[in-house]
Amino acid sequence: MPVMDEQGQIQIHTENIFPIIKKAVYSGHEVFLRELVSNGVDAISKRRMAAMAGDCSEGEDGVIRITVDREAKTLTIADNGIGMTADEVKRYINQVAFSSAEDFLEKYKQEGDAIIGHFGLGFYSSFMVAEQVELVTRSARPDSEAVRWSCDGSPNFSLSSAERDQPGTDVILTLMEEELEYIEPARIRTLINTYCDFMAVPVQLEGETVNKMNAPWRKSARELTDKDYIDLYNYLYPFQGDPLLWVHLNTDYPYNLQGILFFPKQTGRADWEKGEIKLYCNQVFVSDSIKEVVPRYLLPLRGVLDSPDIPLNVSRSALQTDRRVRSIGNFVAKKVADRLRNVKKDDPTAYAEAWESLAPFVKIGAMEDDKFADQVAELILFATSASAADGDTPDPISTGDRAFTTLEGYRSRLDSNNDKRILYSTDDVAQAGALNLWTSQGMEVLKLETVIDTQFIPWLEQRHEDLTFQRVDAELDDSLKDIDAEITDQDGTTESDRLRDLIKTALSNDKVTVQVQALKAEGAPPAMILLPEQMRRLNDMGALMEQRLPGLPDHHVLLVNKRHPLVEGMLKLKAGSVLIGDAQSSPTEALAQDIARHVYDMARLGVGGLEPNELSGFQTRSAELMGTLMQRGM
Ligand SMILES: Nc1ncnc2c1ncn2[C@@H]1O[C@H](COP(=O)(O)OP(=O)(O)OP(=O)(O)O)[C@@H](O)[C@H]1O
Repeated sequence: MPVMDEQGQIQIHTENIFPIIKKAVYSGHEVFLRELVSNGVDAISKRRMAAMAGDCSEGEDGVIRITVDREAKTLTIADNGIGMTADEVKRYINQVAFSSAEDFLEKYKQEGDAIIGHFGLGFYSSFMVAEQVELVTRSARPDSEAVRWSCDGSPNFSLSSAERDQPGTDVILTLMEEELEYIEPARIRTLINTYCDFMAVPVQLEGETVNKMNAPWRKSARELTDKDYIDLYNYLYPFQGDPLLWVHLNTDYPYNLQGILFFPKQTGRADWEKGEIKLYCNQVFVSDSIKEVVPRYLLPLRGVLDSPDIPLNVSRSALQTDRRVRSIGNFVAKKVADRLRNVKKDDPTAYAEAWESLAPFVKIGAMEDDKFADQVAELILFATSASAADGDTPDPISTGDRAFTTLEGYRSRLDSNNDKRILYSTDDVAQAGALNLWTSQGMEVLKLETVIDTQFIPWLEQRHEDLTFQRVDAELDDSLKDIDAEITDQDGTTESDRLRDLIKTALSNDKVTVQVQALKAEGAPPAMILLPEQMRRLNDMGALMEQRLPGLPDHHVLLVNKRHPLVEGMLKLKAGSVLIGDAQSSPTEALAQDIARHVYDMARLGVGGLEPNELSGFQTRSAELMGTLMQRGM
């Protein structure tokens, strides 16, 4: 065997590439390990393929062994893959590896550090951490000799004969002083767990296999149990509880994409900014924030996307406008919609139970993406005041304590004269009075209670041009009122007129419109606040933009229920008051006005419209009024 001893210059165009690598790629040096382990895994699969073709021996099962030597300050990454002959080292290391280094640096200059996880840095990334890199490699092809390639960070390399019993490659890094953290096994272990966990080949650190290997998303959904999915979720996102549901993605045309996405249970805590979906490329971890790949509304999803077809050596902004990436994003959205449709079909109750967590994705998605809106049109649920359907009809769906309906389901139950108006409430407590008026007359009310609904309702109206959404306290229709003929006095005034006058005088506030009606519902309150729909929406929008609570708009309607005994009594008092000179000085008139103001405050209290500093005055007046009325024997 001729003894080889060769010196040479690596053919690169950039003068002295190593300091540039070191300087330019200033952050994320740790990815060198991912690159070297990936090369080992590639070499192992190349050997397997070559062995199948009968070109080389098969050898033992593939394994990557990582060892450290504190004394020598070396970190060794060894594989039993295909190895290289001297010629191959010259070709692949001296030429391929370093020409890709040049390409990378060229790109890097333009794109800055936006290049995702510096993916595809390759072999030369070793020079980010090592002052000297040695390769001892022996090809698996028959009659191959081992060779040693060495390079000290200048463009000069040496190549010589070496000893290696078995085929494979050792990459021996002599670490720089400032990179000695990579001599610590604990640090290496963390890096293996991050980048190499799901690689198909065992990665051993000082003899112990560290990576998980099994990547469930590479299997078909049929091979996995619910537990497999839940285990993966808990492994990737510890201490976050179990996922709500998941979507298994698997396609090889027009691009190759595998993955499992999870809907977390608590979307309230979800990350809508950065995203928590992990991107892999052939089971190698790339990044845990890929907001450029999935549509924004899917960012709170978690899990894994694995695709060799997502370009990784481009900047993030280029990724966002990449056509293939866009179509991958659309594919993911469609699969999410398909999965939701299946859950709703197979187990409507489970779907309804999950709905509150799903609603933010689905509603925002529908508003932001027309295609998604069509896909989820029948999957949007609304909590409803209706009770659950009895067996035969699928809608409303009961979850035990609540019932849910689709918009179509709701419309199908509307009376045909009135099938364009959708009644809704946003707060069971603050709108309890108005809600009760409708429900007691058998009307169904949808509950649109989340912040998103403030924008979702106008969006629904735009999409269904024939529909109008009306909050329960916007206005009342005739079905809720007793329209009896009013008795008119000789002077042409009615009871309602007198009541309205009394209250208007008592409140002396032009912004409050007073309406008098006889309400049908049992237990209807003496008065309630109504907020006409459009005016209230403007107020809500303004509040949302200023990030304050909407509060009670200055302009509102006070609806007085003349059927209520308190209101009836108030009118009697007024009628019985004796005019002593100036009307205001009559104690009875004053009492009637006090009661009118009190009725108004009670209505405001009911909708949370009484300011905290008004509460004590309200309390004092309550006690005074009760006292006065008792003294009068009323
Ligand atoms: N451990 C190894 N065993 C066998 N061949 C190797 C090994 N490491 C590197 N090589 C050879 O050197 C070439 C260059 O490696 P390098 O890591 O720079 O680029 P790459 O793996 O081809 O692509 P990438 O830039 O995506 O990593 C490889 O294509 C391979 O032929």
